[in-house]
Amino acid sequence: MREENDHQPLPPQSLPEELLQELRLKANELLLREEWQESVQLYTQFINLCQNHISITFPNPDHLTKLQKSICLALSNRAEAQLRLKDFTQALKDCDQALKIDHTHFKSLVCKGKILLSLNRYSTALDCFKTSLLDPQAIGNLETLNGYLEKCKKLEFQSRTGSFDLSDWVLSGFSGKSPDLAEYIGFVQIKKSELSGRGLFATKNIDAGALVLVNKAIATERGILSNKDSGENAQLVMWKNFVDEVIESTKRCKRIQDLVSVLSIGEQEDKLEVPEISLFRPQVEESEQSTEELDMVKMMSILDVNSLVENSILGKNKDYYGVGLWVLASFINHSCNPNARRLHVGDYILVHASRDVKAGEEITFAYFDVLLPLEKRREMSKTWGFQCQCKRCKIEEQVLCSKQEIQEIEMGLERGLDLGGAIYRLEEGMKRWMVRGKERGYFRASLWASYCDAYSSEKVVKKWGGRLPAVDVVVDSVAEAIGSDERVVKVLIEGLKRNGNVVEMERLMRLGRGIYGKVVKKQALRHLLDGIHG
Ligand SMILES: C[S@@+](CC[C@H](N)C(=O)[O-])C[C@H]1O[C@@H](n2cnc3c(N)ncnc32)[C@H](O)[C@@H]1O
Repeated sequence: MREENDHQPLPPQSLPEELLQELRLKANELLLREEWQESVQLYTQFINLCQNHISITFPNPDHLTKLQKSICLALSNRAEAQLRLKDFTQALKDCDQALKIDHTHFKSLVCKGKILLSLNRYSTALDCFKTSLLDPQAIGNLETLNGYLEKCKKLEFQSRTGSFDLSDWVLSGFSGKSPDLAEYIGFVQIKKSELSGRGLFATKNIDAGALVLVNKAIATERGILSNKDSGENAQLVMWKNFVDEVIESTKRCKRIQDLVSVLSIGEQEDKLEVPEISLFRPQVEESEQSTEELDMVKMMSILDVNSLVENSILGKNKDYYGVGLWVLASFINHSCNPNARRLHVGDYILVHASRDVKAGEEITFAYFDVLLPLEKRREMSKTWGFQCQCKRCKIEEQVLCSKQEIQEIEMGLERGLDLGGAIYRLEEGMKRWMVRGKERGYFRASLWASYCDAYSSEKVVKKWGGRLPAVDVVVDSVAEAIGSDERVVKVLIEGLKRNGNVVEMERLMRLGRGIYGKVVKKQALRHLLDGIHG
């Protein structure tokens, strides 16, 4: 952090030119050596010395202009170092101060553009780079500046229209660094939820696969977990680093602090304020109001309740572990019959509808695996610190309480009794208990492991095949109830192939869009689907 008073007081009359020169050279050297913190300190001393001198000695106009030029350059350099330290608030202040002295200052314009880009304020960043192009210094930096201009234009377009395309990256085998993405907020708003506290709701119908939002992480921590024991240890270390990074980010950037402050601590959620969705729009500037600093206890609760483990990451191997905090996505509640899924690409979370969503419906995704029986899901939500209030849990609870037979079937399956027979009993039971439509999908999803084993077993299919529903009927009902899932698609493809049936491409693409979203176009989607069944 910058020390405001770490310069030596000076005799008012003279400006120690030598000391200034020395400070400037040393600060520039530190900047080149990428020793950001140290260079910030020396630029601070330099700027304070110059400003002190101006305020005490009232220099003549020529001398004043010279001093201000030096201050402008030092501010710009300090901003660059602060940008590297992700101290966006201070960096932006320095650029604005430098541009007050010289509104066309090339370095300050470029630096301000880069800061605004990091803050996802694409169109204002674009204005800075455009203005910087008018400076003669732009000629030597045309390639870099044009790169920034193109990036701003692309991201501004993505952010405005929600048109994202990851196909090239998928088809290249995820080679190179992950693609640049913008933040995007689709047709959603935050409202009170029947599940708990606040939730995210669709304001228009959203088709399966369409994007709901794209949100950049406040902080992430990632690594490869090699074996189980050291894996657990490594996870703890990563969690600690992650917590430190969030704390640092909130200290460095007031907007981040403002956003993190609105998150739930998991208690008395119904009393929480419902923020306007506009608060999360990338173009929003920092508020001038001071915010209370988050105390450590509150911060830890916020992170416990809202951090997500990156579970469906395009292009990462299975030992990969990543944890992060995505503020707007944190308003999405869990449901065991979710209608959305998330993908993680670089520092971004992309949430898309995994089945058609009607205007007014709450957007939900799964915090944990929902292809599990009620009891197992209850255990999982307990470890998350809540009792799931979703429709599927309520319906299954009601039916399970009144239908002893389902419990018997479940117990039989646990003990490894005749798989085909148990599924047949459940399917017949559902007809008698008047479990219809989507609700059948709930029960099939709950006993998914058994359905999966049954449809993958030649013996079971041979013995029970004629009396069990067709695999595509089961798959469609599960996908309609809980959205698409790789495991469901795998069973469909393998089941149909075993029976000598072709998998209809249209059905496969529909299921694939539910899994990966429309950010992956046809050819790339096929490529990913090929990967599911090897
Ligand atoms: C990431 S936050 C979701 C947004 C939160 N409802 C809010 O008002 O900020 C996670 C918390 O929401 C609540 N929650 C999410 N899904 C729920 C569900 N299906 N049933 C009950 N509570 C849920 C739990 O308190 C959980 O700890």
